[in-house]
Amino acid sequence: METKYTLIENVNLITAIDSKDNIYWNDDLINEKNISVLIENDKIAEISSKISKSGIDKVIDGNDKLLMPSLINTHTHSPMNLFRGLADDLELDTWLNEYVWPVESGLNGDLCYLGAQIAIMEMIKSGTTCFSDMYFFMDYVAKAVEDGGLRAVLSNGMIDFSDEEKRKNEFKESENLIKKWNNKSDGRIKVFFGPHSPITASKELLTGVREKANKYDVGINIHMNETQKEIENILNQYNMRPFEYLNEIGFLDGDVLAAHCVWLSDNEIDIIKEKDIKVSYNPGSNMKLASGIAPISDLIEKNICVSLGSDGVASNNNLDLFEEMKLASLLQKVDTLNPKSLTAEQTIKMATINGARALGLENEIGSIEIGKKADMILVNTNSIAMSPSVNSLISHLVYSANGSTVDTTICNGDILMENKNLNVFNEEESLKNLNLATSKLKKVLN
Ligand SMILES: C[C@H]1O[C@@H](n2cnc3c(O)ncnc32)[C@H](O)[C@@H]1O
Ligand SMILES: [Zn+2]
Repeated sequence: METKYTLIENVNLITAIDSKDNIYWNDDLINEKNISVLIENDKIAEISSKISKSGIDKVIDGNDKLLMPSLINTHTHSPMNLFRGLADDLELDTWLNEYVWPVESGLNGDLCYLGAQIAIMEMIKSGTTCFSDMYFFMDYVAKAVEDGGLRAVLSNGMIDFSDEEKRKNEFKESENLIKKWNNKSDGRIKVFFGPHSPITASKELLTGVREKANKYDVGINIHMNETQKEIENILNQYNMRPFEYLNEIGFLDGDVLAAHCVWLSDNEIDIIKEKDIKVSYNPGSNMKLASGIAPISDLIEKNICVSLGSDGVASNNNLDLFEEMKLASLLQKVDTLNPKSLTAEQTIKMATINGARALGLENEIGSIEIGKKADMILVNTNSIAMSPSVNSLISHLVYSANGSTVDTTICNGDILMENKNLNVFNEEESLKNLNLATSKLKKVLN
């Protein structure tokens, strides 16, 4: 294979520098002007104030641009892009039982490909190049990721409601997904197990997942402590809170990515800390479903690895992690009545380097450092949202920008969007298909 060189010149660089000491909030966030970054195939080869242009295949002018690591969404359900605006202003239980699950019963692989395809375009346009996904027909989602050029950690959503036949099927699906897709598509795709939650997955399923996650050396993606109702349910069944129950059955380890973690007791926070559980904070979805506010400031104080997720667009209602960063920070400030809670710097680390750590990808992505994969975005600083640029650009990124401020998106060294033009998929055609698909699927609700 011929070597491909891409050079980004004269750019303002903002990136966390991975401190590699497992002190998750200790990384420096550097901000340097007039930097050039050389990409060799899929990796960052050089970062310097001047790099020669000779032999370069593609030069990107970084003037009026800011270069940063692309964002990492650690919790979503990409095919749910079929369901944006399908059921709003409801709490989780009603939303799932009366709307989402009935509509999901009509899904098939092609529809999940389409939903994931649209999610991928939405993510590329808003500066996200890696996402952790839990859904069904994941073989088709994997194909959409392969075709769309993004990086993803995919998990088959495992639900057995204590039914042995269903449990067997879920393990078959998940193991097939691992065998077919883990570490595939130039290493862009990884697979995790995805037990849906301690309510919908039996003890047998959960212990089986722990055993097989160790066997295959893959992580585990699970919804945890999202609503008070869910906690009451587990307390009634096991006389323990959800993290205490999972600890008791030997499920917890540093490879567990726990989405939501809204309602946590002090003892559960101690368990999360002791087991090095990775948390995905989903402020938009937690607000919209009126689930509550996750105690992120307490988790940060205890040096727990907190990353950022959107959840699916049926509960958010978009995949714009710039918007999510703002919600993440503001919600913590209002919860603690402390304006210093979740600062702009901490929020950027949450959406970049901590996202990488949460997915076990900290040696590959999450920061712009030599040897890491070239996953990065250019943000337009000559824009109203990023002005005045003589003030803090870090502040602008979190409190002012949104996904539309992203100009160029690069994943694994490939330019997936340049000057706002998508280089993958056919947006117009997909949106036409989306309307047809959704109108059929939602008929079940009438
Ligand atoms: C994979 C399944 O998970 C469902 N889902 C989507 N969002 C949430 C959430 O916030 N909590 C619990 N379950 C969720 C999705 O519809 C699939 O059925
Ligand atoms: Zn979810």
